[in-house]
Amino acid sequence: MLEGVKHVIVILSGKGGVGKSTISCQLALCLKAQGFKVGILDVDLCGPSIPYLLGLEGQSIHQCSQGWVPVYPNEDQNLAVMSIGFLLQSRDDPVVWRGPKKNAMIKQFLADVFWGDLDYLLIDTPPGTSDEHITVMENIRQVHCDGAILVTTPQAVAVGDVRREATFCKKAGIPILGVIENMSGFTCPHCKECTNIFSMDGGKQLAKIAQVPFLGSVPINPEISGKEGGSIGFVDAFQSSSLFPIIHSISCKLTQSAPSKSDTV
Ligand SMILES: Nc1ncnc2c1ncn2[C@@H]1O[C@H](COP(=O)(O)OP(=O)(O)OP(=O)(O)O)[C@@H](O)[C@H]1O
Ligand code: SF4
Repeated sequence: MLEGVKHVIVILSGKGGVGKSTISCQLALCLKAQGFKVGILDVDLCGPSIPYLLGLEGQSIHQCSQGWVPVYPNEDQNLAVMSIGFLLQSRDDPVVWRGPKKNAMIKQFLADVFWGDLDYLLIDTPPGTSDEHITVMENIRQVHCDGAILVTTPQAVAVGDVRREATFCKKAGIPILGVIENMSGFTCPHCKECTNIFSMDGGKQLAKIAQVPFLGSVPINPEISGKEGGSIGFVDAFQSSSLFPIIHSISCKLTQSAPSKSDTV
């Protein structure tokens, strides 16, 4: 099913709530703006937030003869989304599964979704290095994976967690495409002054230690926070915010550095 997918990128973070799902959606929107066909696969089985962020809650997935058909927001064929959230009755329904059942579901997600032709598939994972990660890494490695993006915040604890994630990638044989530091300072909407609420440059330090590229710093922007599923909507709020050019420059770095499938075979 991943035959028609040119590039697969896994988004990881060692710690929860650092903005991994937000960054995954924003990167997907910027890659789409660059003219690519993009898919997002949300394998955060216990906290699937992609449908919520993209205002797709309540959408259901159906099967065709080739497999599960992803959801295409506003019937835009350039963005395909698959999440366990589409299988849950309500956002409040917990997924209380043990490891083997989770692994089976992830394998099914990787094997049975009919993505068609995609330029980029972004896989949003849960925080940490759990069973889900091992299953994704094992299965992805057999197909083709460009590598992983590590998302962190500037604080020392988050950076320490991502350092473990970097070690995990090395052990799993997945290259690290780079580090994104999210919530990197707060830009005041009134005077545009940037205040570093947390300590500075943790992501840069991590990238230096892990000897991987630093992809960029993304400040906290109140214009996008809390817009998930709201009346303005996360997508519109992001596209008109100051974060769009920042993430766009990161997606341009990725498209310049990503090897093509034929290069790596
Ligand atoms: N740069 C930012 N500016 C403002 N708000 C942000 C930013 N990044 C993330 N957020 C907000 O932080 C919250 C957590 O983000 P998100 O759900 O993407 O984190 P996560 O790392 O995917 O979490 P989880 O551990 O549950 O998977 C969301 O409400 C999101 O809107
Ligand atoms: S950064 Fe400046 S404008 Fe913004 S809240 Fe502080 S003092 Fe006011």
